[in-house]
Formats: sequence, C-alpha cells, structure tokens
Amino acid sequence: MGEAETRAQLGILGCGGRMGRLLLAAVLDAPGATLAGGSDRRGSAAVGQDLGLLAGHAAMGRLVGDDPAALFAASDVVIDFTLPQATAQHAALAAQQGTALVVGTTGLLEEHLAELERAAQRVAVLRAPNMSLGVNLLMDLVRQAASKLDDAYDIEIVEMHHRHKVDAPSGTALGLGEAAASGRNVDLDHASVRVRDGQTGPRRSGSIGFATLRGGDVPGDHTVIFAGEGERLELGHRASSRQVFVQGALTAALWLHGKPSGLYSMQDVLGLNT
Ligand SMILES: NC(=O)C1=CN([C@@H]2O[C@H](COP(=O)(O)OP(=O)(O)OC[C@H]3O[C@@H](n4cnc5c(N)ncnc54)[C@H](OP(=O)(O)O)[C@@H]3O)[C@@H](O)[C@H]2O)C=CC1
Ligand SMILES: O=C(O)C1=N[C@H](C(=O)O)C[C@H](O)C1
Repeated sequence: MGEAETRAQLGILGCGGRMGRLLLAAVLDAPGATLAGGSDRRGSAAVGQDLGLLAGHAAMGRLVGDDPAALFAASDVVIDFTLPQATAQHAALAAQQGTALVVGTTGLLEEHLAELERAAQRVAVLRAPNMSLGVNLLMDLVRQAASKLDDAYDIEIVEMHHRHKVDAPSGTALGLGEAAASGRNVDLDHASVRVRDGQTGPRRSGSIGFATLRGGDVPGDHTVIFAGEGERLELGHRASSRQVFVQGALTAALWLHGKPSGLYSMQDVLGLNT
C-alpha cells in the first residue's frame, strides 16, 4: 500500500470556528493525515472560503462546503467542534456513511449524548470535553483525591473561559465533577450545585459546587478545590494555547482511524483507562 493510501483522510466540521481553523492547519501540517475537506453551517461566512487561506496557509483552490453528508463520504474520520444540535445530526450522518467521528463539542444534553451512543453502535465515536493530556491526567488525579478525602473536604470546581464561550459550566468542569463524584461514589446529578444566588443557606455537606467565570481571551482554566478545616487542596490546569486541544483532537482522530465501532474517550487514547 502506498503512503497516500495509509494516511487518514480527515474532515473538519465547523471549520470556520476558533477550533476549526486551527484544526485545518494542524491536519495540513500532519505527516499521517490528508485533509478530506471542511464544512460549516449553511449560511455561515466561512462557506465558500478557500480552506488553505482559512487555515493561514497558501490558497489551495478547495473551498469550505456546507454539505456534511458529502464530507463524511469523503473522510475516514471527521472531527466536530460545532454546537450540540449540529453534533447530534452529524453523529447520525457518521453512522449512515460508516465514518468514524471525533466530538469535541461541549454543552451536550441527554438527547445529544443518546445520538452519539446510537452512532457508536455502527461506527467508532470518540467524545472528549477536553482533548489535552494535562486535563485528562487531572481527571484521574481528582478521582483519586476525591476517593481519599471524605465529606469533611468540600469540593468546588472553578472554571474560566473567554468571553465568546456559549455553554456553562464548561464540559471539562462537568467532566471533573464526574471524576470527583465517581471517586466519592456518588451521583453527580444529585450532588451538584450549579448556581448560588441570594439566601442560599449553608453549604450542603457532600455537594459538589461549580463556579463559572467568563472574560477576555482565556483558552481554559480549571481548578478543583478540596476545602477542609485548616487546609485546602487545589488541583488545576491552565491552557495557555488552544493548540493543546487541537493536537489532542488530531491524535485522537489518527488513533480512531480503523477502530471498531464503539464509544471511546481521550482516556482510551492516552492509555489512562485503568
Ligand atoms: N473538547 C475540547 O478539547 C474543546 C472543546 N471545545 C468546544 O468546541 C465547540 C466549538 O468551540 P469554538 O471553536 O470555540 O466555537 P466557534 O463558535 O468558534 O466555532 C463553532 C463553529 O461551528 C459552526 N457551526 C455552527 N452550527 C453548525 C452546523 N449546524 N453545522 C456545521 N457547523 C456549524 C460555527 O459556524 P457559525 O459561526 O457560522 O455559526 C462555527 O464555525 C464548543 O462546544 C467548545 O466548548 C472548544 C475547545 C476545546
Ligand atoms: O469553549 C472552549 O473554548 C473550551 N471548551 C471546552 C469545555 O467546555 O470544557 C474545553 C476547553 O476548556 C475550551
């Protein structure tokens, strides 16, 4: 088999977005991958633009499309950083076309997650609210700390992101909450306190609190605080560049190429699943 045949054909959905543009550039630079194409929302300003120029490269003479089905047909793996409703539709297309799917989109509700699970019965699907090595390692550390520190240590999760972010708490914060809840052997849906305002009363013992900050150009900061009497343990991660997410997504897509159907996570890619 020639080199061109072994390189994964990668497609980018939401290729006009913050993550999408960086992913186009990363795929164009990746030795193991070929850019199958890029697609965005019908009516988006990105549609019809040159893919190379959008990536900050030389013009390629290939344009951003608005037909996700055609992108799935042309790709081995499609990478999706869009919006929850779009991601759910893309998952159905992945299953129809037999194309693997990497999902970075956050803010997914039960109905969207169910669509990903349905698709994963037919094709390989990887979903990760955060593609960076550091955050995925942090999830393990949080699970471990939560399993050792009982309810005498109150768990609070603080996140800060750029002013353009549209979902809260971040997918990563919720993932860290899941890790803490699993370490404590409790259900996050019951333990979590996502908003505090007014006469809240004292803190409910055993709860896991979330606080959301938005502003400026922050790519993503997360801190998990274990606050006890007389001491506080803080485990955190700060992304200083989106490249950690981009390179993680590219690694995930190359890893997923040729995998059997199923729902995978970044923990699988990084070998952190113990
Ligand atoms: N897992 C991870 O590591 C990371 C996850 N994220 C998540 O990725 C998502 C995207 O983030 P970001 O790139 O900053 O957001 P942007 O808003 O910059 O990009 C989203 C892109 O998706 C496009 N889009 C919207 N609807 C559709 C649709 N129906 N079909 C195709 N494309 C569509 C948008 O087009 P238009 O603007 O024209 O509407 C835009 O180009 C968010 O959920 C974010 O939380 C972000 C970084 C890292
Ligand atoms: O919207 C973003 O930018 C990010 N979103 C992800 C999340 O919601 O956790 C990951 C990262 O922190 C950047």
